[in-house]
Amino acid sequence: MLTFPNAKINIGLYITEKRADGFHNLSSCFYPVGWSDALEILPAETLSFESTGIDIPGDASQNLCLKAYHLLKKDFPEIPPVRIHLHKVVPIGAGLGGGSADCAFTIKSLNSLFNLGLDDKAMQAYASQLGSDCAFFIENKPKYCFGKGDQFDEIAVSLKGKYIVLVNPNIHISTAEAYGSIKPKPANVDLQIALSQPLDTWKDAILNDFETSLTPKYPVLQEIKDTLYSLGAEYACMTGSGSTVFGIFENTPAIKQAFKEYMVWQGPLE
Ligand SMILES: C[C@](O)(CO)[C@H](O)COP(=O)(O)OP(=O)(O)OC[C@H]1O[C@@H](n2ccc(N)nc2=O)[C@H](O)[C@@H]1O
Ligand SMILES: Nc1ncnc2c1ncn2[C@@H]1O[C@H](COP(=O)(O)OP(=O)(O)OP(=O)(O)O)[C@@H](O)[C@H]1O
Repeated sequence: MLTFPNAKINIGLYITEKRADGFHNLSSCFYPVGWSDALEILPAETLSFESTGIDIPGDASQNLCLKAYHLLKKDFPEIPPVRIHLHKVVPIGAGLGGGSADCAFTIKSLNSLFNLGLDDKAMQAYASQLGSDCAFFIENKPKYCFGKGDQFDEIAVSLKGKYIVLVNPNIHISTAEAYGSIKPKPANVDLQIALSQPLDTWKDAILNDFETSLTPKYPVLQEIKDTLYSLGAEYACMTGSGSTVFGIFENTPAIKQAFKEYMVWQGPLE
């Protein structure tokens, strides 16, 4: 089975409090975008994992695809060995949730391939054991997210027909480190209400707390954001714990010269 685990952006991200388990509660809108890996899972004689494309730091045995396989195999011993091939395209440590998407799509593929009968809720419960962002990619639809990022509410926001540009300045920001250097505080805006307002009001109203904390160390984040606005973005912001910055446009912008030295993806929003 071949799938294309896609990235997400955070539209607004408020880190509101530190929890007793060491994690943080947040308030955010998660929105799927088209920048994707390719993931093939096939029944095989023995279990194997290989990746091509962007190098994934760390040992392959720790890959979230394999972790997802082992987690399901514990409860469903009938799952046979599989061959997993991940072609990595989405930048890593980039705030795009790429590894989390690979994890969730592995769970969805195994569920379909081997008729495990898991519904979305059950798959979300497995996914959230492997990472805070993972459960979102089971339904993979725009959501208001809270808790660790693994609880969801419906949200009245649609950017269908708009156009997104994602710019990654080749800086790897570790999620754990980014959380380590943030001071949680209650959000000074009701994100669900702010998102229901017209797009041209978002610029001054909807923020990412990580952008505020990381920009002094990485001024390039502000430079990219300013460039996106100068190219006509209606809204621009960093996603997740960085380092990718996105711009939302009414129409396809001419960006080729602007970000020559960076990894860039552009396409329509669904
Ligand atoms: C920044 C976001 O991308 C926003 O969507 C996510 O919160 C990150 O989620 P993720 O990559 O799935 O993170 P995890 O793999 O669960 O956790 C990595 C590390 O980030 C920190 N972490 C993560 C999520 C959270 N709500 N609070 C945290 O403090 C913890 O130190 C944890 O050890
Ligand atoms: N399939 C995978 N893709 C990417 N990273 C993976 C994967 N499986 C395990 N990892 C590990 O996760 C680490 C990256 O996690 P990190 O949370 O920083 O980035 P991310 O998954 O790209 O998304 P985000 O920055 O949005 O959280 C890598 O250093 C790697 O060791």
